[in-house]
Amino acid sequence: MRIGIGYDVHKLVEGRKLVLGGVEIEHSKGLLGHSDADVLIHAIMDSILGALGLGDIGRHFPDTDNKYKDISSMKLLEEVYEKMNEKGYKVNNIDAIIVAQKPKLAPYIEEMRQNIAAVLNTSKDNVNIKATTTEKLGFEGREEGISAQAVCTIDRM
Ligand SMILES: Nc1ccn([C@@H]2O[C@H](COP(=O)(O)O)[C@@H](O)[C@H]2O)c(=O)n1
Ligand SMILES: C[C@@]1(CO)OP(=O)(O)OP(=O)(O)OC[C@H]1O
Repeated sequence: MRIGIGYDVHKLVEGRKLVLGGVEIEHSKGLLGHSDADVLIHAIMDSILGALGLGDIGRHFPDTDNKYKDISSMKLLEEVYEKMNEKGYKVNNIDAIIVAQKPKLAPYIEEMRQNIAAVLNTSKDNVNIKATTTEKLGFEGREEGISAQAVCTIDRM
């Protein structure tokens, strides 16, 4: 078994869609990025790449490359899945947390788990996603941004 960790932060701005775990979420602001800025998927991709010993998303999908402009991070997750497949590994389990003061994410969590499990060809039971506020402390608490952290374990197929 191998283990990996991922962490990412994106800024909240007006005029952008808020996409988390491949789910478009109703909110007054969205996350800024070169891609769709799906901070949860970015943390999960980094955890898988870390477990594989393959660096990070910036190395594989540089934000200087126009082909990634506004791309759905779910497409990038598909590419990470292919890399894992090629190396002969499968996801054992993922645990992730989204740190956001607003909006309330609980109603969207099951759809996020479903989306991620489908791309990684695993059971939804292997993908746990949590959300927390910071009780209005820090950049997440001031609603300046959203962060996400993920840990995954992978096993040989
Ligand atoms: N953006 C969020 C943040 C939290 N939740 C849910 O609320 C619970 C309590 O959060 P605290 O930060 O007050 O501990 C948390 O366990 C989540 O279930 C949420 O849905 N969306
Ligand atoms: C996802 C990528 C794709 O170009 O762009 P961003 O959406 O800016 O996200 P970031 O977390 O800064 O990671 C870098 C890139 O891999």
